[in-house]
Amino acid sequence: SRACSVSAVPQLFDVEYLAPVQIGTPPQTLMLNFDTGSSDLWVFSSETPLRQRGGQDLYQIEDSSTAHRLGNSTWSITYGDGSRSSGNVYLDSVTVGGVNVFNQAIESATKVSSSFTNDAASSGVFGLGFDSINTVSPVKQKTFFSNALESLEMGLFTANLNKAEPGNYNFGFIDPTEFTGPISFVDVNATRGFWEFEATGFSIGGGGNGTGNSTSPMFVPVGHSAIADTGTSLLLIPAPIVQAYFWQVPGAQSSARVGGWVFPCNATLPDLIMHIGTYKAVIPGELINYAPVDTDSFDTATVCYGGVQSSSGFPFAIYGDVFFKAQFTVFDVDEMRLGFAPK
Ligand SMILES: O=C(CN1CCCCC1)Nc1ccc2c(c1)OCO2
Repeated sequence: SRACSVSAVPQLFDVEYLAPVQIGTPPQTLMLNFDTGSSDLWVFSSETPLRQRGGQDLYQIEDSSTAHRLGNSTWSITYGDGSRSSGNVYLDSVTVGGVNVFNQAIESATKVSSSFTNDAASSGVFGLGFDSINTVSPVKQKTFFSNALESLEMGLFTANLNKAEPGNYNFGFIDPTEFTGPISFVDVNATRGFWEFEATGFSIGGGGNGTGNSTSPMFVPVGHSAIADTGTSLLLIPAPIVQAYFWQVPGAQSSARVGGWVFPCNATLPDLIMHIGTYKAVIPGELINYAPVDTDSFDTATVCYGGVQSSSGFPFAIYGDVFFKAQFTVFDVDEMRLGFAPK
């Protein structure tokens, strides 16, 4: 079929969004982390050491009649959070929402780091970045989207993620019921293999001037490059912006102990508006209350962790799921652009 849609299910605290993928013959359905910030499709499999498994569903290679080993090929990836995985490569049939790619490279994990072992819900990662950063050696492999492109109605996919409830990824079409306003587009620079774009600055929360007539909040021109990364939970942006934001929140502080900005859970958080070209991406304050710091005191938590944190240490900002929960996003490879719309 020329288009498809697949449900994106949020895990606890929306830390990641998993979608079902059919692999092999007969089809084995695995829940994978759809990640526009990487370009490897890798899975826990019958080759993953027993002590590195943690209850994940596995790609049982020997049970698929269409699995073929890609000889002399290996892969190895390290993510921004320091997690890692590596292994062997197979070609097999992959179907997402009814769209099939026959010889899709499936990277089988023979080694995974602890954060993957401890995440029972995710059977692997489904990369949706550019093929140039695929880690298979000696011959780089293509992503599912890249392989499916010629059979799709339109050369694009969209992300429609939600807070604490399922959303969806669509391939090959834009569903106008998933957003409210017009879509604003910005050019993509794929030089580093990411869906990279330029943001022009920010403003903070519909701060009326208290006299009843609301003045439009001041635009601060802190321009920065950014990547659209559905595999990252938070919105990681330049420290001066994060500082300016939390300075508006009584009791907020940057905690070295916790590792980021925290604030009183009962605080009223202002909206954060990221300006991208002429588009104003409003991130409602409630999305910036990410989670209680100490989860085993969840019901009486007093300290909460910011959904917006500093991107210092990275060569670009990382617009993750906190951003996508507020903006319908189009990833358009035909026109090499990203589209954003309110929802
Ligand atoms: O690592 C990732 C995303 N990654 C996607 C695939 C699964 C494992 C996590 N994001 C990330 C990017 C920058 C970071 C960070 C996390 O923690 C601190 O800085």
